[in-house]
Amino acid sequence: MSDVLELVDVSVIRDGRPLLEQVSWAVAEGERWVIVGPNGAGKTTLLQVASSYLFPSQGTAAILGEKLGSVDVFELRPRIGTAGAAMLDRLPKRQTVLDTVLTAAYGMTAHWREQYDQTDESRARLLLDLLGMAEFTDRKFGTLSEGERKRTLIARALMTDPELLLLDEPAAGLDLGGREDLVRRLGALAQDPNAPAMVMVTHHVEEIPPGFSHILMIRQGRVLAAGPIQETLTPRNLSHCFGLPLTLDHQDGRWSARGLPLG
Ligand SMILES: Nc1ncnc2c1ncn2[C@@H]1O[C@H](COP(=O)(O)OP(=O)(O)OP(=O)(O)O)[C@@H](O)[C@H]1O
Repeated sequence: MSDVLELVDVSVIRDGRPLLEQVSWAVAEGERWVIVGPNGAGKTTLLQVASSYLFPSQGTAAILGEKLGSVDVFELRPRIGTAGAAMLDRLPKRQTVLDTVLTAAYGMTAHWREQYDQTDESRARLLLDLLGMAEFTDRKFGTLSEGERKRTLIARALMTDPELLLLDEPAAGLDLGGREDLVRRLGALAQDPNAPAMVMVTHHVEEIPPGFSHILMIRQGRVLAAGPIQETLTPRNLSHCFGLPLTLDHQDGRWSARGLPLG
């Protein structure tokens, strides 16, 4: 199995301060990783490197076998699907949900309809259906709720049939029902052997979808632990990661954490 992502001693330094410090991490084909860590730990920065939008200050990063710095990132990016909050503000609000997903395949040029292919439309509809958005295809993107926009964004990220899917806090800001629905859908995707390698960032172990196999725990830009979830997600590691005593529970494929009284 080859690696879709390989970081070796990666540091990202801004204003003399390390946002990531000597991070070494590899994601193999077909693996499903979750990244957890407190606010400011460096999770988004790590995803920015993994999506080729940020180059390491030190160390090396290879994405889909291509080393950052010696590859044309514009050729690489269509092979990576990304869904994060930053994208929500960049997408045209007046475009329909269907077109929002379709434009991932054509780029956001004014003339994309000239290259229109019915097969692409079928794929976009299929993905929207998978994410529970079938009834919203004709709605304007800007009129959707946050949960609906997030599901649209994931369908859009899958449109180019990426080899690597990166999700930055997909369930943040959703109510309990929305969160459970999204976690269930991501769990179904994770269990599809044809789905790409997946990396999902979250603050909450409750949001780890069933079927996710690996976890990377990060704090202050450093990797605390990384490996198979069953071995790595321990109360000790989680407490260290978030800097407070925590207990963990695992039932029916789902995790939950609870704080212990201090003192
Ligand atoms: N361009 C930048 N210049 C300076 N500092 C930055 C820059 N971008 C991010 N940071 C800082 O780097 C640290 C890591 O940020 P990052 O967004 O990666 O954390 P995170 O783990 O995703 O946090 P959160 O859970 O709050 O989203 C933070 O302290 C942030 O303020």
